[in-house]
Amino acid sequence: MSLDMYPDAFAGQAAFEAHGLGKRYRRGWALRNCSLRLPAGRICGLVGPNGAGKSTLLGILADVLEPSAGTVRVFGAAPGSEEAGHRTAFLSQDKPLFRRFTVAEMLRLGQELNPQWDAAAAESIVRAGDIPLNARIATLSGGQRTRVAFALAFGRRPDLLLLDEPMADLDPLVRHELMSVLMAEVAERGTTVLMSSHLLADLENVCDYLVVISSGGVRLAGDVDEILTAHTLLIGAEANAGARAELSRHTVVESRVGAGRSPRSSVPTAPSTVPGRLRVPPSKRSSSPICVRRTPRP
Ligand SMILES: Nc1ncnc2c1ncn2[C@@H]1O[C@H](COP(=O)(O)OP(=O)(O)OP(=O)(O)O)[C@@H](O)[C@H]1O
Repeated sequence: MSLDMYPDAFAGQAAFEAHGLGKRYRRGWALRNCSLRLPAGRICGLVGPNGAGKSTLLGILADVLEPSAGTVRVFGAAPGSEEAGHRTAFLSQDKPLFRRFTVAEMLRLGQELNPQWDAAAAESIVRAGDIPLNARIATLSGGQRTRVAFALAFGRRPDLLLLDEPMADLDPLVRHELMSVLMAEVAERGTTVLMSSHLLADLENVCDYLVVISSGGVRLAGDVDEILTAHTLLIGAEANAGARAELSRHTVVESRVGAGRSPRSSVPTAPSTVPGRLRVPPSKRSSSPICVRRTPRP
């Protein structure tokens, strides 16, 4: 899905723009000096290892967390403003729902709190999972609760949908179904989606934009096609001098070593976020997966 499909609605617009954004907890910085712009209308995967700062970034955009440094604008407005609040929906990892409410009561609450509520969209997501509307939230399985939380986020008809690990507790069929709902929503309304996930296969199929963060910093951000063209994943045995010399002409984004070996590099981004694989001849193999930014052609 690309911005080209919505030339009039979103041309040139940023869904959000962050400059020098930082969040400091007592133990230290969770997010630091983060500058990032997500064009409107994109489905963006947010990836990185545990503790990288993904939830922190999403929380700041959703106005659940206060940044300690820098600035951020959501569709040009401060995250805490009425304008940004109306246009943003956030599905957090803990999927906060009222346990004593029935599903119908949760949906009614969504309707009362949101002027642009789409009852039909929300109910259809719940019904597709065969969840009785009179069931209490406390009696639902984890996956069923996720579905209800999804319905509440969709029912708001947001322009920016922030999803923190939305698929983690769903079975593959339900993941596929909700991804299809997501894609249909984006196709119909041009909704911008920022979605953190460790399920890279899910992201690979739907995202057209990618942000990789680790240790609180943005390592890589951009159009998936451009990233794939500019990067290669090498996997092989120990590198010899010739291979190392060849690699030195490129920027190594990350390298990892198999069990029992000491790491050659400690930049902890996920290599499979850059899935272009290159087979290297045995003489040039390295001991670790290496993600390489190709040297630009002259
Ligand atoms: N409320 C908090 N108080 C103190 N430290 C926190 C708090 N929330 C997060 N952190 C720390 O901030 C860092 C980033 O956490 P965050 O939850 O943003 O990472 P994440 O990329 O979402 O991780 P995961 O993939 O495990 O969900 C971590 O080191 C975490 O321990």
